[in-house]
Amino acid sequence: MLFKKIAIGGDHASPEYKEAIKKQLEAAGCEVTDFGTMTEESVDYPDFAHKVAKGVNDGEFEAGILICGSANGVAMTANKYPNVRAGLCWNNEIVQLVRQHNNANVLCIPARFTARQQAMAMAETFLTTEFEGGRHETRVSKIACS
Ligand SMILES: O=C(CO)[C@H](O)[C@H](O)[C@H](O)COP(=O)(O)O
Repeated sequence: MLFKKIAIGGDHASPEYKEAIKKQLEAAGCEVTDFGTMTEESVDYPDFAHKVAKGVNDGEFEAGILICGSANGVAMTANKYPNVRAGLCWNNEIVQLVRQHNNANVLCIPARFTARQQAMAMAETFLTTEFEGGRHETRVSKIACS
């Protein structure tokens, strides 16, 4: 794994996927901090997305994984942080590209549109794919609003 200290979180659509991904990453030697939610009781996704995104933004974690129904809400929330590049991905090829070309440090997974095994594969891909740099570095440097 390129990243070892991981933050994970999501809303009521996420517990099953979070638990599976957490076990998978811990077995691979990662340190995973789960910011919840832990049950399927309805909650508000920003409350959990902020915790993960702030931790990545502030350098407490090397990467984050956020999960909600469509992943749009957690992605919108996470991308409010200047040091976060959160990508909404629904297959492995897009995960590879969000790392290779966008140097994403937060992966957003749509739990209601992705099978659990696929989500686990995406998490693995996210944490093992290098950023390509070069022309992509120039582009990533322009993302921030002046
Ligand atoms: O997808 C989401 C936000 O982008 C959330 O996970 C919710 O599932 C979505 O907002 C629907 O809300 P509900 O209370 O789960 O019906």
